[in-house]
Amino acid sequence: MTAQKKFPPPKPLPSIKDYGPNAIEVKDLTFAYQHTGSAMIDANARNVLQGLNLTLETGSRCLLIGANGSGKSTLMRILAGRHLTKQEVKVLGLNSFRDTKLNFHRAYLDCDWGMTSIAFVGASVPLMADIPVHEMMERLQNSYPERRDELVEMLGIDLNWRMNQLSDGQRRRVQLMLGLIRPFKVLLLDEITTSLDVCVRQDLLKWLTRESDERKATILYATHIFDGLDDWATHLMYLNNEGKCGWQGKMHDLEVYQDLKKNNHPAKMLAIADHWLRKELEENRRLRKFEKADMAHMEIDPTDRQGGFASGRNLDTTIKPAKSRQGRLSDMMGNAGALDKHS
Ligand SMILES: Nc1ncnc2c1ncn2[C@@H]1O[C@H](COP(=O)(O)OP(=O)(O)OP(=O)(O)O)[C@@H](O)[C@H]1O
Repeated sequence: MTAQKKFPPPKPLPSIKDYGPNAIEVKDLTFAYQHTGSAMIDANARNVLQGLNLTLETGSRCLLIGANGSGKSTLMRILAGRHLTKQEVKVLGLNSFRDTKLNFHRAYLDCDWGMTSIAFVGASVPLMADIPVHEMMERLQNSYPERRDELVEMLGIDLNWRMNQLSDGQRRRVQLMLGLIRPFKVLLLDEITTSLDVCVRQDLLKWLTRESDERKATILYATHIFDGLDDWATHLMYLNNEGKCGWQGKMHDLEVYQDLKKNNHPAKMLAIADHWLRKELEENRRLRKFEKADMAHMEIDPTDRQGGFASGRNLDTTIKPAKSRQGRLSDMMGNAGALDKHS
């Protein structure tokens, strides 16, 4: 047994004013990735999200579904305060990008955690530090010992595990434990259950249901895996491949869901998603339209911090700068300007 360090009791979390019935409010949101760092605001940048509205009542559990590239992660990151948007996006009545108070009440978990970007390689590798789980975010763990123990038990974690010796699923369980310790009011889950085994996944879903029923936490969960989700969600949002809302509302009001329920369909959510997404796919095939990755005409841009150093920074090569830009390769290598001396 390791000796527990003594920490002062946690400070109370900053309070949030009454914000009405909705924990999340997105109105007429249009968003395109811009590469402003290199003065390239591109008026023709493709809108990833277009005129999007989303209202989620406090305490709801909403599934976010959509095809690859439809903008689910983008929407999640906006709600998590990672991207500045022209239209105000409200979480708990506060500006999702600007109000730092939200960091104490909003939890955001995605697949990037535990991955670290490697300069020169431009790819992410799992965090391989030789550190035991009980030493990670120690103060937070000790601020909520009961909640930590409950999560440890539910996720089957050994606090003496060392991060450099874990499998993908075990690493994901540690991420969940650390991400869920602080009692959140809003939880944004971006497809993070992929590597969990079936039992842990089911237990996690049950635990999340309790969090929203008992503590009135609001949960938005983007996923492609519908196992065990047939009766989990209270709300559903379908994002179509134009970044627009295809359907949004309470599960009660979704006729096709109610029909499937009446007929005791064994995989209702899968059937609904398949129905919507297949329609899009067939239409795209008919028009020979393929998903376009926005990065197609971009080169690496050292001024774009999205994704960390040397990992996918973009420079629009279709725009000719007035003075030719030098040292691009050296920028990538971390010694800006050195190359032009040799050119
Ligand atoms: N950092 C970025 N810079 C530029 N374009 C991006 C960036 N991240 C995503 N995109 C583009 O935005 C669009 C939506 O991507 P996003 O990751 O939000 O989709 P998604 O619905 O989460 O997809 P998936 O189901 O595959 O995870 C895609 O066309 C993608 O190429």
